[in-house]
Parts: sequence; C-alpha cells; structure tokens
Amino acid sequence: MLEDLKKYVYEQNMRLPKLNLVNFTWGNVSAVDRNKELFVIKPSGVDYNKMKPDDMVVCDFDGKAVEGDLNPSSDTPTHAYLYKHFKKIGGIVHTHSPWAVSFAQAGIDVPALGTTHADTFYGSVPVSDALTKKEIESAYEYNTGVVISRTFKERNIDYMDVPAVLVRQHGPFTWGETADKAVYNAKVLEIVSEMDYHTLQLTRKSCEVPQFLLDKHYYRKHGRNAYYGQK
Ligand SMILES: O=C(CO)[C@@H](O)[C@H](O)COP(=O)(O)O
Repeated sequence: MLEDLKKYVYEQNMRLPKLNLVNFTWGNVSAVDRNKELFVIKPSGVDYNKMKPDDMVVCDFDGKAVEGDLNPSSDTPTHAYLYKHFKKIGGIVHTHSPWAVSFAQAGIDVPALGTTHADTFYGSVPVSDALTKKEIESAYEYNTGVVISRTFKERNIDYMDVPAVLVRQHGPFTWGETADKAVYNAKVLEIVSEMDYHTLQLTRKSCEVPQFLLDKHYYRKHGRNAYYGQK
C-alpha cells in the first residue's frame, strides 16, 4: 500500500543527513495521504545508511501502524496529532540540527532578524512549552503535538505562515504543503538559527526586521501582492 509515497518519504528522509540536519538515527520525515487518512513515516532507530523504501511504515491518524514490519518513528504520535489538527500540512520533519536545538534548549524563539528569515517564516519561529510531567505520564507515547498546537493557538500564529516550531528541551519540527518543502524549511531554520546566534553576539541592539519588510519578503515569495504598507 502507498508504495509511491513510501519511496518519496524514504527519499526525503535521506536528505536529512545529506543536509547535515541529523546524525546517526536522529530525526524523521513523514508525508500524508489525506484521501486515505494515512501517513508514511520512517522506521524507528534505523540507520539512514541501512534504510530502504520498503522499511517505511504506514500509520493512521491515531499514530497506529497499519502496514510495515518495523516500528514507526518514536515521534509518530506528534506527526499524527499535527496531521489531525493542522489540516493544510502535507509533510512533517523533525531534526536535531544543532543551532535550532540550541535555541530550543535555551527556550528562545528564533527571531526574524533579516530577509533570509522573512522569505520563509513570517515572523519569529516560536519555542513551545516542554511537555509537563503529567502530559508525559498521561500519554503512553511522547506526543509533543499537544504543546505545538497550544503554542500556535495561544500566540495566534498561522502555522502555514510560520511552518516551524522549537519544542523546548527537544528540538525543531517543520512542516509544509509537501515533505520536500518541510525539509527545505528545516534547512532554512538551521541556517537562520546560526545567523541569529552570531547576529546577537555582534550586537545587543534590537535588530528585528520591521513589519513592512517582513510583509514584502514573505508575500513576494508566497505570491500575495504586498507593497510597503499595503496588502
Ligand atoms: O528526539 C528523539 C529521541 O529523543 C527522536 O526524534 C529521534 O531523534 C529519532 O527517533 P526515531 O525516529 O528513530 O524513533
């Protein structure tokens, strides 16, 4: 079942080590078939060098494996939750890319300090709460989707305008209309996280981009006609 999607998800997972976004077996990529309400995700704990398209696991929106010989990624509950609650998402990526993880561990948003950021993220990339002891103990699996969706709701951020989050004490999740766009967003997040770190070392002055610049660069890339001051 979903053989083409398995091959595609395998190819997107293999981009993570090539883009220096993961080491060993860390991270994971999934893609959804919304007509079937199923998604395909990488198997848990399998070295990328040994992984094959047939190893990909098919799961339902409750995160239950419906096809595949291997266990699905340990982050499957988070992917399932996000597909269920963020209905425009077509693909999801989780990495342990060091600069984005540094911001997640410090509990600091990745701020929009330049046009490199604004071309992909329409504002700061938010850091979520960490799962509470109760949330971790109540859910058998480790579902950070709860805190991700809570962050976007509480901060009134459109999850497709800012297709990324830093899960506190864990690391980045990114998403997009497709898994390849989610991988692109993961790499851009890592690049701008490193740029922000150095920028904030160079100056203590506030250097967030003004809203009109954010509008211009974001809308230019996403096709909405925005001119300075107008939308
Ligand atoms: O963050 C973690 C473990 O703490 C996971 O995201 C691993 O990085 C990938 O786990 P699998 O996808 O291989 O289960």
